[in-house]
Amino acid sequence: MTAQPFVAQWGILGCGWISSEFAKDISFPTTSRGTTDVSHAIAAVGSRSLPKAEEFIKKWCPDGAIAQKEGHVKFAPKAYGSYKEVVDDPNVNIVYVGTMNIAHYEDAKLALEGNKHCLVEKPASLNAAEWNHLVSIARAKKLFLMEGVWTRFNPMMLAVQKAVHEDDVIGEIRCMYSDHSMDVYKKRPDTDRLLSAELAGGCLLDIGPYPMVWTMMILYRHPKNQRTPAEKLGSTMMKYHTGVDLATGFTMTFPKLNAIAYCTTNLLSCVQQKQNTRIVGSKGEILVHGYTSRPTGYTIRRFIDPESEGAKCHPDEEVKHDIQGFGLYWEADEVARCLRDGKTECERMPLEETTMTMKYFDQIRKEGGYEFLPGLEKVKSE
Ligand SMILES: NC(=O)C1=CN([C@@H]2O[C@H](COP(=O)(O)OP(=O)(O)OC[C@H]3O[C@@H](n4cnc5c(N)ncnc54)[C@H](OP(=O)(O)O)[C@@H]3O)[C@@H](O)[C@H]2O)C=CC1
Ligand SMILES: O=C1OC[C@@H](O)[C@H](O)[C@H]1O
Repeated sequence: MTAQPFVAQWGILGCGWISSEFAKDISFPTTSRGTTDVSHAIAAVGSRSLPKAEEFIKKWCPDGAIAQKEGHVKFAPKAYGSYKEVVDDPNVNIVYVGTMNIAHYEDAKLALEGNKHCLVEKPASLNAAEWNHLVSIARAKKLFLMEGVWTRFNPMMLAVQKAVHEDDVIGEIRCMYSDHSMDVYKKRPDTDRLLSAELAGGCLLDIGPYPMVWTMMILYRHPKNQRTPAEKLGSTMMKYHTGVDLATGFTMTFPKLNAIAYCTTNLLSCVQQKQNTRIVGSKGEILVHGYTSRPTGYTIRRFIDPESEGAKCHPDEEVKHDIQGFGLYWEADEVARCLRDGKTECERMPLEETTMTMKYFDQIRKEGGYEFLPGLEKVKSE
């Protein structure tokens, strides 16, 4: 007889786009990605409007997620017209916060104060102080908390990390370039969540987490760096007339590696499908393809004579990986394993790394003169 998987019983807050991707992703058969130990159910879905939550379930998960379809649990998803009712639903043991960036702190706090574990979409909060407060609640209550930087769980990210850290594919790391940009400028209204100051828009907090995650995974987590924070963080920011950042660049240095990361994000240029992240070493380089957030392959380029300047290269080696659906299930599976094992944080996305990156974002905003509108930050950073 096969062992029953552990089932994460999700309560989803917010019925927007990413929540729909999450609901669809956790409805795929787990075995299609080789997962047999954990599974997922949707216990409740909440919106600020009940008809919206009802419509969401009808459209994306009428029979629940995969654990419900496979009969591992018996309850059906319930729709609620408030987030609080989702948190209070006894079938919910983990809350997914899929709401706007400005609402992450309050919605994650609602979940934790209601004694529910919590996965909160990136960016974890508006600033480091809000995040630190969430961490203190989670620690006091011994609840699981994680920022949903899903790229950390993508198999292509893990393959590139292994190639650089363990397999010595490109030799000593020298530098990396990573970009995540979108062509939103003059194509969306100023009220759009990316352009609106009322919604704390801008590229840094919304898509900046992706160049940042590549830097954290490849340089910060490099074994020779010994988890030493970046020595220097430099930045440049260009603002939009609404007050949000339209383009931001930042650099981070890692002296133990003698390596530097050049990160860029803007709302001026379209999503780059090829070579959005380039990692250069002494023996070759790796070019990552697909969205920076959702890598679907990479090219390995090895130098024929690494000792000579402007080295010629062997023919490119390509690695490709088709993704079923959007790909949020790898992160969801890891969260389920943490819950099953009684862990309150995930080693691959620890609370401390979110604290560190939120502090970097605070510093970059300060240097760029981007202040959120009064009242948006519920806890203020020093
Ligand atoms: N991991 C990833 O790849 C991605 C992550 N994201 C993250 O997910 C979050 C949501 O993004 P996305 O789904 O694109 O956004 P949407 O606009 O599609 O949905 C956001 C939802 O937030 C809820 N909400 C809560 N408070 C407010 C408010 N004051 N004003 C408006 N809506 C509010 C609404 O839910 P309701 O009306 O039902 O209450 C709304 O549907 C963001 O934090 C973003 O950073 C986004 C895209 C990709
Ligand atoms: O995380 C994200 O990635 C995809 C973008 O469309 C979105 O704005 C952002 O939040």
